[in-house]
Amino acid sequence: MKNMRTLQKRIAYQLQQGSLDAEVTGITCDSRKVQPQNVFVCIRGNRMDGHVYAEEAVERGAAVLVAERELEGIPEKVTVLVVKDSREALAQLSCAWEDDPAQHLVTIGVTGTKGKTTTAYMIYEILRKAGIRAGLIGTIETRIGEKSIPSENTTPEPVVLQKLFSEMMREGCTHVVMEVSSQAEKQHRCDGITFDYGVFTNIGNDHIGAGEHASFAEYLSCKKKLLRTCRTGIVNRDDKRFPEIIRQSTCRLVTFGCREKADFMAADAALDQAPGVLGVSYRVQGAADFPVRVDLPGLFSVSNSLAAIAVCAQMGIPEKAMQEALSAVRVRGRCEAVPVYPEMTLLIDYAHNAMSLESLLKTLRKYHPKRLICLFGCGGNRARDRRFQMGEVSGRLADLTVITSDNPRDEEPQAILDDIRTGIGKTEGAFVEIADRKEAIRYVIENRQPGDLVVLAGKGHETYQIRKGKRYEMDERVLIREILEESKGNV
Ligand SMILES: CC(=O)N[C@H]1[C@@H](OP(=O)(O)OP(=O)(O)OC[C@H]2O[C@@H](n3ccc(=O)[nH]c3=O)[C@H](O)[C@@H]2O)O[C@H](CO)[C@@H](O)[C@@H]1O[C@H](C)C(=O)N[C@@H](C)C(=O)N[C@H](CCC(=O)O)C(=O)O
Ligand SMILES: Nc1ncnc2c1ncn2[C@@H]1O[C@H](COP(=O)(O)OP(=O)(O)OP(=O)(O)O)[C@@H](O)[C@H]1O
Ligand SMILES: N[C@H](CCC[C@H](N)C(=O)O)C(=O)O
Ligand SMILES: [Mg+2]
Repeated sequence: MKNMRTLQKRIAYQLQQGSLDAEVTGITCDSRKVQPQNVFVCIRGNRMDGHVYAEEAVERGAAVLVAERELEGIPEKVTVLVVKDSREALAQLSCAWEDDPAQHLVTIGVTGTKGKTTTAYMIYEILRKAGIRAGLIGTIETRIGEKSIPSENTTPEPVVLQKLFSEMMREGCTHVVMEVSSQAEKQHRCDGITFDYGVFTNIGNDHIGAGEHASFAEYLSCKKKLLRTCRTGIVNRDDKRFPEIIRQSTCRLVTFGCREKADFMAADAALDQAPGVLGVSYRVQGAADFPVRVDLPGLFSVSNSLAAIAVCAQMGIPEKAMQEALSAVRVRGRCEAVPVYPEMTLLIDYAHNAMSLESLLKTLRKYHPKRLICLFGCGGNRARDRRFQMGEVSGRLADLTVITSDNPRDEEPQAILDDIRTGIGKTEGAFVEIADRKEAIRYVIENRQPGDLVVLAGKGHETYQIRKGKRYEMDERVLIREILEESKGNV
């Protein structure tokens, strides 16, 4: 229980009715979750307008309503505060409700178009190796001690986020590493937090349209917010938009890079050469100097691990902890190798936009596979451009593309496949089209040739498929096992 007088200090508002002396029991922006004496914050969402649910919230016992406009017909005993932006208010109230737990943790935010999850895990594993009790929040899961909670959003909404921080503190965590998505910044989910470190991995075209970001300018400006809300920013010097990224930043800047001169530089980057082994090694130079090996493929593993080293070096973590953690780090569904047949390397990966697919295929080609095969689909209800672009990228860079389904969500699966085929059509690339993902995987396994390197792209850690708005269980690891079982003796 808290008094509204304590909470209201954090927000600018006009009191439409009621008293600030209301005793409240919690905060929510979902009328379906309102408990007696809760504060209900009305959010204008992408699909619904939370203001419509104000009365329902009152019926469920809300004591205070926070809205962006005056509300009519609300009983006098209910306090109504009118604010300019209710998402901002929600974040500030959530911080105040939990007494700003993030202030007592060393907070590391990771943003960027690609590499957030991977970099966050790398930092997390280094901290653990150094004996630091850390929490992790991101696309795959939230980790608190030994507990893992699967994620709905990469960056949770503020009420949930602040509660997670509190739980981390109770569990003895001193640090937290979290992904900060651009949608989260747009929706003010992290307002009220000053990050100790803000990592900026890179920026590329993504998340534009389909209700995500209106334009690239808006997308970039959301991502840049982290560099105005952190104390030390760790930025990729190689990104061609580096000058634009750091413009208006207010933090101390530390840079990392493989090509441009940076505070932390990777020299002599080399890809593993043994067949079936896909790692990288290099030497960090500049503000630190030691050799590194990462057991994840590709040049982006150099960039991601260098970012992790740059942050951890700022925190004074010993070299040895960085080296050991990075040589063993594994991230579920990110270039995850699945043993199938010795002559075939199969990777489950999360590349689901053109930027990641292009980096992935280009970097895998450098391991000189006999054939590079790329199986993917595209998410429905998401930026449509991705389909044409990913089709074009795969057609250009893979020896064979298997077009299939990702999460069609509410869209017609075939319509998505058609768009991908249009993209491939711009290239000479060979392709086959098998809408059912399991059948598509069966096709690559049954038609394998020695030396094949196969990427199942797009679903990564996901263990479900959303078709016609319904969620079904689907884990690619299980599909592979079933296919091998079913085809025993035949392949
Ligand atoms: C498109 C989008 O950003 N959606 C997020 C958004 O929901 P929304 O705007 O669609 O909300 P809405 O359904 O229109 O409802 C508006 C308001 O009415 C309320 N409501 C609604 C119905 C009702 O009966 N009563 C009620 O009170 C809702 O609780 C909400 O407060 O606000 C919600 C609460 O903060 C988020 O959980 C939700 O994320 C959904 C699950 C989502 O898919 N988001 C994606 C696009 C996203 O955020 N992705 C990023 C990055 C992913 C990555 O690339 O890593 C992420 O951080 O996850
Ligand atoms: N630094 C990078 N640059 C380009 N591509 C990358 C980079 N790091 C990883 N990738 C590719 O992008 C995919 C997604 O990586 P990761 O999950 O780490 O990024 P993310 O930013 O968290 O993505 P999302 O926003 O989808 O959660 C990987 O599976 C890999 O194919
Ligand atoms: N979390 C992101 C990634 C989805 C990945 C892909 N599997 C898809 O469904 O498009 C999203 O919801 O847009
Ligand atoms: Mg992520």
